[in-house]
Amino acid sequence: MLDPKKQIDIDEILKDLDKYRPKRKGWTWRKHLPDGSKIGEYEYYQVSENLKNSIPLPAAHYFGNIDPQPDVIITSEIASGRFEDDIRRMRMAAWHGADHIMVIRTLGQSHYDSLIEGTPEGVGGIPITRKQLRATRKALDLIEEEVGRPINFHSYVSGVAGPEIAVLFAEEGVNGAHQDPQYNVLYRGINPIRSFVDAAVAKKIMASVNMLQIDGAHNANASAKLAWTVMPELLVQHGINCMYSLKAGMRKEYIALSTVPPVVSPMPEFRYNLPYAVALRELFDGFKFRAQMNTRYIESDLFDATRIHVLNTLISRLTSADLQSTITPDEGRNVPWHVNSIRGVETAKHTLIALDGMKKYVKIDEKEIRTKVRELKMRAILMLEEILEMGGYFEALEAGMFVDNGYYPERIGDGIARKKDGEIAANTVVPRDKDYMAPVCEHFGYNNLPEGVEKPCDLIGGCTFHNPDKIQFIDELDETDNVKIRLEKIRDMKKRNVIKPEVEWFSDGWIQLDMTFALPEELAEAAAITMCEKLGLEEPTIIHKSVLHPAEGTYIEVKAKVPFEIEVDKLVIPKKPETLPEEEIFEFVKNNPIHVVAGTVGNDEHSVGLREILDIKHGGIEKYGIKYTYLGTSVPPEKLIDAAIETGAKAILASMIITHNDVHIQNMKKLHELAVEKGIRDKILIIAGGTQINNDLAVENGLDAGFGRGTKGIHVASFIVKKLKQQEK
Ligand SMILES: Cc1ncc(COP(=O)(O)O)c(/C=N\CC[C@H](N)C(=O)O)c1O
Repeated sequence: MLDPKKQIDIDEILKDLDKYRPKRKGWTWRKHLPDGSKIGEYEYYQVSENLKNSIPLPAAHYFGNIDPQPDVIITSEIASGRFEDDIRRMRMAAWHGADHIMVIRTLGQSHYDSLIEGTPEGVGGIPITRKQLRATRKALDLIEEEVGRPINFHSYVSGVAGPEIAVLFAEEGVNGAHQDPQYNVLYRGINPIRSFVDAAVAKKIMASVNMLQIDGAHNANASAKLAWTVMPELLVQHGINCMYSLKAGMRKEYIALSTVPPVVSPMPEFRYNLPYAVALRELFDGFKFRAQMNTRYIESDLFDATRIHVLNTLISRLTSADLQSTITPDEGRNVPWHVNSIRGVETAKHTLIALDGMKKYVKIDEKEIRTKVRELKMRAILMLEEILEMGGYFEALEAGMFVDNGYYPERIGDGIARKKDGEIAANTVVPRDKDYMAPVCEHFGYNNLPEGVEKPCDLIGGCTFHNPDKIQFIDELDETDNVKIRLEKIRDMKKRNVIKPEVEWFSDGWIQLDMTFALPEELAEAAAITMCEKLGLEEPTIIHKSVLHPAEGTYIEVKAKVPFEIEVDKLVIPKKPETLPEEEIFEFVKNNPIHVVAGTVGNDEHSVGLREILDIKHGGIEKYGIKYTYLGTSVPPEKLIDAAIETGAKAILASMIITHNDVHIQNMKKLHELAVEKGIRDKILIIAGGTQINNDLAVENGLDAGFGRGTKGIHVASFIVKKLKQQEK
């Protein structure tokens, strides 16, 4: 059982992995709540069960801290290259509402014609190995218990070792996987016949454990120049993989079409994306829809990426989605960082919940959209017909029919052509002999089994699907590149109790700085690098720039490494001002009316801060029923005291922003002395506030309290009520 106050112990996870067995196999959907279910004070129509432990949206604290979970599965895609850090991020993502964790594979794993073993560090993704899968699934078992909801673990069945990976995933309880032979062919240049034969073998194995399959159509989106032109082809690609999957033994409920809204602003995106989304769902009724956020047009601007992702999720709510996959907003700049994986999940959760039940009010105008929907379907059907006329899929492939940037039937002729008998692993498919017999279960195709066997593997006392003890577990193959070596460095830092900031790996040292210079962009970039060097930071790298105006200013984001460690034991935690529960303040003020006088004292015209403390709009003391007389700015101390006497005030709130020549200290002393002179000092609280004020400074100059930067009305109200309660005793 995980303790929410403790980090996952990777050593614990790594123990006895050779004995680990997955708790379950196959995909798990969320448990939907009935229409009109109440969560907190509010009714919902498209939600699932709440979590046991979670981190709600930023504004949740205004609404009873509820954290409603959408009906749609939310995916977080992780790709750091170190599974031990991926596990930590999975826990973060699960607390924010992700229940589908996809791990990107290390560069080039599709071209390994075998399995990888042990725990080498990956590049851009993780080497998928049995040990890594077991450690991750074992950690996810604990994380799902901590959040109180099953978590689906997902990776990719592709490449020349596709069937072997499918067996590995079925043995290790992986719950979902991408599987689409067109991906191998178009994007990994693998022989078409090998790819489709392997896909049939893999799909049958995946189907045997109800693994959810995601297809690869989104890749055409991501690879095309103008992604909207491949919309007819996307429908064709979905059709090819769906039919092939059904033929290989998969069920519709486990076949998810991976669909991305093809275009983004400044195109009038909805007039393209929405008809496409409608056409897709009409054509493939009964299948599942894995809505994926757009990656094709993500640049380095996190805010623009987030806006795109919100609009993408709006498409999901306007049509339908069974899974909402998230893309991290930093996908356009680097391998995703922790914080951006979480931001991606929050964008999906926020938007899906915000649009809960929206179809009760907003409907798509069937008349308007019908023409466009029909046109898209017609173009796809025509493309399929032409493929048949060309002699079939492999012939059309050789002719470069796919990912051509022409809006079918227009053709540009820049499609990805692949030779039926060429590419990687050509001529590696051997027809099975008549006496071919494999004593293993879930084996696709011809198998010359003897009469009367109940299960093929009865012939060998069980295959690994039915007798997991037959699985060969290899711990490590490389004594220099494995998780143990990586953990040594971390163990040393933990022993010394030192830490560095991080973005994707434990204490990797990276930070991000944001700044604006009144300079054109080239100079601003140079200034940003120089600034990092002056700060003693290492490897400063510009990761984003926004031209605010060609001459007036440029906004820059830089990443850089800190050269030092932070000693955790020496950290000083600033005392947080204690606040009373709001109800207690309301109750006390209702029974003991409180009046205060307030003003910015001396020759000081600042008023904003004090207004924030006073006004109900900003959660000021007025919110709790405290009445106030506001004397404005540049108020002489005498006037504050006189007003307090006239109004029978219980407190004076004196704002002091200007501090040169210690004028704020003189004003504090003056207020205290005047109150003593007028004989009211023991009957009134005198409170100072301001960006340079702190409690010690105020008290040592005769006041009752001082509040600094970040103070809210509740802090001041709590102090006044606490003090008045003490006086009552
Ligand atoms: C159908 C298919 N098979 C395999 C792979 C992975 O294959 P390598 O291991 O060769 O990279 C992919 C890749 N894209 C998935 C991530 C994307 N960001 C997504 O959300 O879908 C794929 O689409």
